[in-house]
Amino acid sequence: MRYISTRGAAPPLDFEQVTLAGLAPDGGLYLPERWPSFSADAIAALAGLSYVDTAVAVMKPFVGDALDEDALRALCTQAYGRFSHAAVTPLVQLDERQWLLELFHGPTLAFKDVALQLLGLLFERFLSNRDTHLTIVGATSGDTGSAAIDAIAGRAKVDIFMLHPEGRVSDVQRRQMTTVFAPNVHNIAIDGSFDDAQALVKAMFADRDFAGRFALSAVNSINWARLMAQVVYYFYAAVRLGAPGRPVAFSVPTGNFGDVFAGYVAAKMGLPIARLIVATNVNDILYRALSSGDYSTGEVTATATPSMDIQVSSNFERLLFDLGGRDGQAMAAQMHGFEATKAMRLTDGQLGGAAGLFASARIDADDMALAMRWASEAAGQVIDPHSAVGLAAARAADLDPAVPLVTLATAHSAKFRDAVERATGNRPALPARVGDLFARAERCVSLPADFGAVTAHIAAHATPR
Ligand SMILES: Cc1ncc(COP(=O)(O)O)c(C=O)c1O
Ligand SMILES: N[C@@H](CCOP(=O)(O)O)C(=O)O
Repeated sequence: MRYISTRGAAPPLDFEQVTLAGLAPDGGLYLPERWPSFSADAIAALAGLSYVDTAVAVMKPFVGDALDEDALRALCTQAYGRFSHAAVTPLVQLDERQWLLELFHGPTLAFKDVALQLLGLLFERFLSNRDTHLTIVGATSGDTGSAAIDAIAGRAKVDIFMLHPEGRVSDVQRRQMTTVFAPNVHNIAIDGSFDDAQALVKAMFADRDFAGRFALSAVNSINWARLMAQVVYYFYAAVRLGAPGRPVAFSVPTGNFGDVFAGYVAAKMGLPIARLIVATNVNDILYRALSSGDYSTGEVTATATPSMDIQVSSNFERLLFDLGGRDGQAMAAQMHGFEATKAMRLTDGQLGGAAGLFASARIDADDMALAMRWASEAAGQVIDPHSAVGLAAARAADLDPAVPLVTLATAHSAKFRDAVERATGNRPALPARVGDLFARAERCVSLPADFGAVTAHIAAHATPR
């Protein structure tokens, strides 16, 4: 399998290269040059398989000959062996047609672990035969950072520099990052928003001298391997609910559009997905884009769902590229226009193409709290605010009642204890597996959201390639 850039001007890469790469040198995002296709029989054959075996079957076409099947299985077994639930991503029934897909049983209590536990092992494996030292630069609104740090801490030949918006992540999220004292882990709190942090990371990749000198790599969902690993749980859940014989719909709390793009990939591979509901909070650029074609940024509002307080959704570019006929030149022009004006209109082809599969909903704080209370009172489930945004959108959706509707539960409620307590009156306890988080010392530097300041800090602490 070869990977091409959404902006058409970067050389194609194989799976190993794309895993180590990050952003393409033309500023685009990599994706497979064609979607693998699973027949109804191939999907039916996934019934009854373990999570690891499903992962191997679904990811094999993307990995190609970068790893043989036994090696891929060994990495998946190791990655998913760290999850606290035997099913890895269990389904929990809420009522006669609604389900939660619990994606938070990994070491840092959020769906990011599903991909990042595997990505950490892929980095280690691919670096073992190379004479290269990687410098990972990442931006986080809380969950990617903690999951990536857990996956990378202590590994050889790699440093990680993680930028988070100071004061805009929960206490648990911050401590999951800043209490890790492995020498290859570097936390930077920036004076700005997640969008500012993400823009700094993209600017570092765009600086070809800096990117080359430190062999920059990515753990954000700009890294294709992140999305590939997330495709697996759409198959795993849908097959358990009757696919390929019965279509299934998913509601996805969305920020950077990575998780829901993985659902789109599953649909392109042949999984019968009736609908993908893109659930946003009041930072609703994706809702506006999908409902009216208006992709224009505004001020970011801080909410009880900080991981979705995003305006510029990286992976939306992948969708627009695919829906727009995979024209790299046109995509580059559209994105350069957006980068200059912070606004763009989707083409009729992009908007019409999205309408076939996607629906969208904008969920405010009241609807989110209501969904959290409903889950607790009617279904006995304590859910986190992000999952509640997804559930509120699912409950409002106008869909065939015969279609099972799955909300992705993206984080454990204990990561957002204050918001859960405010909505439900109950303060979730921290699971034992996160240990003595509040007794540990923290290590983090604070910097302005300034390219020169951040790159100077990284250059002073990173190992050149
Ligand atoms: C808990 C949680 N829910 C939802 C999201 C949004 O996911 P995505 O950025 O893939 O759209 C995030 C952040 O990525 C998150 O951490
Ligand atoms: N909400 C995210 C933002 C970064 O998203 P990513 O999926 O591109 O890594 C977070 O938890 O940091």
